[in-house]
Amino acid sequence: MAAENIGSYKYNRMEEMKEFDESKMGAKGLSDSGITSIPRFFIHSQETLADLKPRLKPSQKPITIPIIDLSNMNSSPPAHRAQIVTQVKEAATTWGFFQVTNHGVSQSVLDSTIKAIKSFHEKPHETKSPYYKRGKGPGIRYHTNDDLFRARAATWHDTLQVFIGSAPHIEEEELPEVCRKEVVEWDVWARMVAEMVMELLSEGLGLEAGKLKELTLSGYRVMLGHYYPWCPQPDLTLGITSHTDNGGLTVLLQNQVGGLQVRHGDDWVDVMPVHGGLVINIGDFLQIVYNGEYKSVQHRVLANSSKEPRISIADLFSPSDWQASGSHGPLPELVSPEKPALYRNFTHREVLQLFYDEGLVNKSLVDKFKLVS
Ligand SMILES: O=C(O)CCC(=O)C(=O)O
Ligand SMILES: [Fe+2]
Repeated sequence: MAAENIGSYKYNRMEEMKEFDESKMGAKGLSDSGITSIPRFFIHSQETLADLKPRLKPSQKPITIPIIDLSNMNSSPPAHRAQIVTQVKEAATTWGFFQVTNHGVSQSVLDSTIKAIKSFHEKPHETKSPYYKRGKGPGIRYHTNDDLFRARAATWHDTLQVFIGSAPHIEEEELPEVCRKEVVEWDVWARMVAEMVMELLSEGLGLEAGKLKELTLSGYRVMLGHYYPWCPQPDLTLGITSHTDNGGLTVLLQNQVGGLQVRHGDDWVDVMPVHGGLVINIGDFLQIVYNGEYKSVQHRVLANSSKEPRISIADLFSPSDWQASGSHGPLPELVSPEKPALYRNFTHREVLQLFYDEGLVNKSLVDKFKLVS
């Protein structure tokens, strides 16, 4: 009897998910349909849901990730740059996350990028559905949850993914017309910011500023244009489940609707949207390359309880030879008898195996390639 119940539940769940996926309506379509309760495959475990409650007592002062002002980074005396390097190092060591302001990207570029991604998601079904697909590798696609059929529960957001291979530019005409110009422009700006931050991170460890450029860490990029629609039951699901980013560096542009939270000790800390700010975080790959000096930290997004949609654009930067057969591991400059390598070398093939065979959920490269001492 119990087994039958479990069996029929599993069967229905899969059927329901398939039906939802095939409808290509996305989480936004569900939200717009006027439902008052979410489909059960979006409902997370009791354990996950219990962890959504804030642990900070109301009397405690809210804390947030460091905000680093990059103005006059190069025009002021070198001591000013050194100060910025110290702040970046401190933030990447203790938080793995920080926001940068006065990074050289104008407010109008930030605003038009957010607007363009919002417009794509708010286009009618006929415009979006040709892009609704799942798959691997380079390409452009839109869907709800990359790993819908593998995850324990779905999450309340839709994403427009643009994979940009090692090629110097995107196939522009493949992009949805509504955001084509902005996606291409944003790619250039985000890359500029990523390279600037990579220089600061390298300098923080006494490496040459260009060390990671040498590794062409921004040669393989993925842009994730997320849309978190209003959720009628935000206490039962999430926007994105807790994860670490597996690549090198992530540059995240968000609108003013919060929801991103970062793990800090035993707490989940809100990342308050800062006008004109960009969120930067260290991915697993960079933690390994920097031999554990900088941290790749768990983060998640709460389901959106406001009527205003949350828009975020995450650009994930990885090495251009990510696809090649080369082996990766801690930089030799950072390994010494006092600081032995914490991770073993690995190949791209091993990483692919992790993602596509075992699924992305709860898989961290850092744990996988850690050397036991
Ligand atoms: O929407 C956000 O703020 C976070 C997105 C994110 O964590 C990701 O795309 O990896
Ligand atoms: Fe992330």
